[in-house]
Amino acid sequence: MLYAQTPAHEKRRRFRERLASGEILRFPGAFNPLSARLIERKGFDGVYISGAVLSADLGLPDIGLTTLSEVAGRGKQITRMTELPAIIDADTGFGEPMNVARTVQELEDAGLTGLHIEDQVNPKRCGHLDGKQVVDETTALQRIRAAVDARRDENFLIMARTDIRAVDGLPAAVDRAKKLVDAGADAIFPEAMASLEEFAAIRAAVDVPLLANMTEFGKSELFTVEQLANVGMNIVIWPVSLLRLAMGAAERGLDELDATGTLNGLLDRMQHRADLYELIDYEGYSHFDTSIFNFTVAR
Ligand SMILES: C[C@](O)(C(=O)O)[C@H](CC(=O)O)C(=O)O
Ligand SMILES: [Mg+2]
Repeated sequence: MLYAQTPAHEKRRRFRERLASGEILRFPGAFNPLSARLIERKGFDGVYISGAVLSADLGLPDIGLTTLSEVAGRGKQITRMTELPAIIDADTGFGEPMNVARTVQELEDAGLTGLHIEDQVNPKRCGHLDGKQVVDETTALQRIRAAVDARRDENFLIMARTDIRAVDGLPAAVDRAKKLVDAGADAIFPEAMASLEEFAAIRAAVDVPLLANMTEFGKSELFTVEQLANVGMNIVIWPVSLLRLAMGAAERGLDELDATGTLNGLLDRMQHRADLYELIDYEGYSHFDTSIFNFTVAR
């Protein structure tokens, strides 16, 4: 009821343990707190909180318009509703290295399990679009050092994302990944890898956990979890997929309503009221109610 029982530090500790086990962990993107519950219910390992989804949800493009407060607020709402670890997209860290430090502490306080900070210039853009630019090595490493120094829970995962592959090619990505690890990154998110071989090249270069981004309609082919496990990936995200599925269904529903004047034909495609109530644990709230309001008032 109300929110998850597992404290943030415990989620982080358990997540580190699972990462160390070497099994590949599946993190679909939650587009709201309710969908995080569904991800947990279906047996996934964690929840990803996407910047692209957060901005799209507000009707904005993913070009760094959202603020740290908005991201931390949404992250808190989502993570508190699930026992699963949650990794959040902190874009470029919201400014200079000092801002990155503040970002880390705010997101720690919001109960997140970890975050990723990328090496794009501001304003950033979706990693799968053309025309990206990345910062120089010194700035990229400063961001990560600032993040690592700022955290208070050593298990809070600081992941460095590099967008350099699409700008300067694979050798530059390999080089940057190594340097980001030397700067203290706990994990690497190599963005927009073109093939499994490219993922494997990053794997060969560094020893820390690696994240694979299986976002649709982008630069990476959609590999299976098994294929990614075979090239040594440790975490897979499907950052925007649930939003895309939900919006696709909503669009088709509106077309049907417009055409026929009723949604009768789509009832079997909808989450049933009973399933929604079960997911929210309505029953738990009813029990709580009767145990609190168990008195009668005499007149
Ligand atoms: C992972 C990502 O940073 C996100 O915000 O979810 C995006 C996803 C997308 O836009 O498809 C990305 O830059 O890859
Ligand atoms: Mg993003």
